[in-house]
Amino acid sequence: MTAAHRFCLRVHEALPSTSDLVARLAEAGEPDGLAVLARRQTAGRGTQGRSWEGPSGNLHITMLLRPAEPMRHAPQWSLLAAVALADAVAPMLPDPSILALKWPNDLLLGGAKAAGILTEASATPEGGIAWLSIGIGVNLAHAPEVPGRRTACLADTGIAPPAPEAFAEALLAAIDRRRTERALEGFAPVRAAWLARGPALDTHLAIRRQGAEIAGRFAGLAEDGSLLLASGGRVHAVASGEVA
Ligand SMILES: Nc1ncnc2c1ncn2[C@@H]1O[C@H](COP(=O)(O)OP(=O)(O)OP(=O)(O)O)[C@@H](O)[C@H]1O
Ligand SMILES: O=C(O)CCCC[C@@H]1SC[C@@H]2NC(=O)N[C@@H]21
Repeated sequence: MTAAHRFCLRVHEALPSTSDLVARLAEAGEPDGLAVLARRQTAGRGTQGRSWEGPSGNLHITMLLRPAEPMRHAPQWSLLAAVALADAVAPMLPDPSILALKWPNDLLLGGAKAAGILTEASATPEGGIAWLSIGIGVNLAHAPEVPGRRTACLADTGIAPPAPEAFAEALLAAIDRRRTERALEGFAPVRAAWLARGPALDTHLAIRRQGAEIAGRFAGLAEDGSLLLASGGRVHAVASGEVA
C-alpha cells in the first residue's frame, strides 16, 4: 500500500542536483509541496560545500516548502526532516537499534553515515522564510567509498533495498505526518523523537563552527533545536555547526 502524502513528486532520470533545480523553481515562484527526485545525480552537493555521490539505486530528493514562519525556525525543519527520515527507515531494518541521528541531521547505521540532509532557505525582506528546500540523500543500494569516512547503506543490513521511488513515497508520508504534528503540537514531539535517536546524554562532542571547535558534553536540545553542550560549568546553546 502506498502511504498518502500531499507532495507532488516529479521524477528525473538524471540531474546535476535536485537541490539546484528546486532552488531555481522556488525563485521562479513554484508553490509549496513540490518534490523532485533524480534517479542519479551527477553534481550532488553536501553540507559545507562538500560533494555528494549519487549513484543510481540510491535516493536523491529535494522538497520545496513555504512555511509562513520566521527564518530562525529553519533549523527546526532540518531536525523534522531527520526525524521523518528515521521514521521511514527504522521499520525496514532487521535491527532498528543500529539507527542513530547525528546532530543536526545525519542518519547513521551502526555508526556509519547512510544519509545526509541539506537544508537551504531564502529570506523575505522582513526576515521570514520565502522558501525552504530540504534535500535528502539516502544510501539505499550503495554506500559510496569516501576516504577517511565510514559509510553505510540499507542493503548492508541484509534487506533487499527499497526502490528509490517506493522509499520516496514512505519518506514524503513521514514528512507530511511530522509537519501536521508540528502544526498541531509545536516542535516538542520532533525534539523528543530526535533525542530518542540522538547521542546519549553526557557523550563528549566536538562541534565545528566557522573554523572554530567547541567541545563539551551533550546536554540535550534546546526548545528551538539548538544543541546544548556543557563545558566549563556552563551550558552553551549551539544553533549551527556540525559534529566533528
Ligand atoms: N552518498 C554518500 N554517503 C555518505 N557520505 C558521502 C556520500 N557522498 C559523499 N559523502 C561524503 O561524506 C562526507 C560527509 O560525511 P560527514 O558529515 O560524516 O563528514 P565530516 O566528519 O563532517 O567531514 P570531514 O571529512 O570534513 O571531517 C563528505 O566528505 C561527503 O563528501
Ligand atoms: O552533506 C550532507 O550530509 C548532505 C547531503 C545531501 C545530499 C542530497 S541528495 C538530494 C539533494 N541534492 C543535492 O545536491 N544534495 C541533496
